[in-house]
Amino acid sequence: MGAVTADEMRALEEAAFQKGATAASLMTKAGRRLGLAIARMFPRPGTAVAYLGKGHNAGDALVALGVLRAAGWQVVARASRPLEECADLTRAMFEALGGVTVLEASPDVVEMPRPLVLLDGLLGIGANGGPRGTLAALSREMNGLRRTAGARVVAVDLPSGVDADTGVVHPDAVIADVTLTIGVPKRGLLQAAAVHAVGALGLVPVEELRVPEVGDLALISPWTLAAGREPRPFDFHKGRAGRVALLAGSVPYSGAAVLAATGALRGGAGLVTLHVPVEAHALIAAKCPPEVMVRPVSDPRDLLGSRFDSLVVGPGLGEADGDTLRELLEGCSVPAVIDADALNALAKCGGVAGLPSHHVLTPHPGEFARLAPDLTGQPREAAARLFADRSSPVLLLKGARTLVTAKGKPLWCNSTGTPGMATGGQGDVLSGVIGALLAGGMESLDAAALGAWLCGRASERAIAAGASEESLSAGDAAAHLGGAFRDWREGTR
Ligand SMILES: NC(=O)C1=CN([C@@H]2O[C@H](COP(=O)(O)OP(=O)(O)OC[C@H]3O[C@@H](n4cnc5c(N)ncnc54)[C@H](O)[C@@H]3O)[C@@H](O)[C@H]2O)[C@@H](O)CC1
Ligand SMILES: [K+]
Repeated sequence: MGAVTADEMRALEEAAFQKGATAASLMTKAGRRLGLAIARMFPRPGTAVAYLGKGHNAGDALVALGVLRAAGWQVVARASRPLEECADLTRAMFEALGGVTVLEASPDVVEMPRPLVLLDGLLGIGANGGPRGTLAALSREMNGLRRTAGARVVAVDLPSGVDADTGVVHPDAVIADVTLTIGVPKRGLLQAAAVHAVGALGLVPVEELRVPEVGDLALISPWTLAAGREPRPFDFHKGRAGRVALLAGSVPYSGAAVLAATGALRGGAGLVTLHVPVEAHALIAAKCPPEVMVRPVSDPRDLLGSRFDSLVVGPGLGEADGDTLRELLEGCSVPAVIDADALNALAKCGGVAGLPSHHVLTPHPGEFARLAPDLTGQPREAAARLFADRSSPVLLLKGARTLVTAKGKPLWCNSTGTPGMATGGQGDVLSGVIGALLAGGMESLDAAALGAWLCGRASERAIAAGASEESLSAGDAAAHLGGAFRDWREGTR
């Protein structure tokens, strides 16, 4: 399912009305699912404060508030104007809810049960520019509580003040930790300029509001990408799960190899063989989980004689010879994930454009700049598209909103993740996870997209389970990949 503009969203809504839906039925469904999604996000009930504008965006927030209250949350509201002046349906939702206090002043948060969640229902797709008047004051209040009182902000449909079409972030926009967008992602939410205000993205599915085509821009979510949702057949065996071979590690970077191998294990590989330089063998073998087979290798091309279903090359490899790696990758008939030092080595000798199309490149922005120096200065999305147009392999460009694309394919934007992932080793785990998905037979673009989603989700789960953005390590994230797989299958994130 692709992303839409505000006008296209209104047209979808209109089409749903033609088929018999009502504004009330859509709001009830959207608001209920929004409330359930928020309840799932936090390990225990706390306090939810709904910030209400006068349109239907506030109506969604009110329905969600009812769900949270039923789940044991304390709920209150803040309103930009008397409720009698709101849209009829929004006022009706408020009355149906009953018994919700509308605070006259900024909430006194000291005695409120935590977590403290602020629901941004100020403006949705009916916004005309950034918040003005009382809405601007309420937006500043939310941002202040987020900055200084540990409040988490969940934006309903879009953060108020982020342009639904362009992603321009107006002064006084709400800065959200999570945006739960209704029915179909709005194009502006997927723009790099909006990432800091949008935060993690979730899609609230509404069956009546769907677009049939993926289009040129799409969100990676269980509702938009079919791959990986089927359960394994009961008679599955490790041969079908697949063999992952990794070429990784060096004496100074032994941990990267271990994390990549762990990612492959936790990503579902049947067998994981880690090939390491001879001089690093004893060191890495001592650190690896017992399930991983660690083998010394003196020439990367020796791998071409072994049997594997996917290859991961690069994590912690250190200085590598690009020509040798190219021979390995050009001769490799199964898909390979090319990461880190392997990308740097290839960048120095002829680049990666001509490598087979089943391979996946996973650069971070620095590695990407070395692969495509001429695209420096281009907006991220444009650079990713231009690079994919002139290269064969799938591209996964890491960042707060990881992008996945390939020649002639949509630009897929990841919806999961947390600023806690800004720590060494996360990319190593990701390369192993993608390797495992490839070994299980998944298409390369799907494997890259799902891998990014799973690793972001695993980190979110690690934080929900007790880590913080500061304390999260790549190893913590890897330990939560199981829950991430479940969320993908069940569509619960
Ligand atoms: N489109 C759909 O199919 C559905 C939409 N729903 C919700 O409805 C929302 C859209 O509702 P509305 O069209 O009522 O619009 P909004 O809720 O975005 O509110 C628009 C109102 O805010 C005021 N306003 C606009 N810009 C302003 C600004 N910059 N500063 C201060 N006030 C401003 C206007 O007077 C207008 O009445 C969506 O975002 C979504 O949350 C859902 O209920 C489910 C279905
Ligand atoms: K909003």
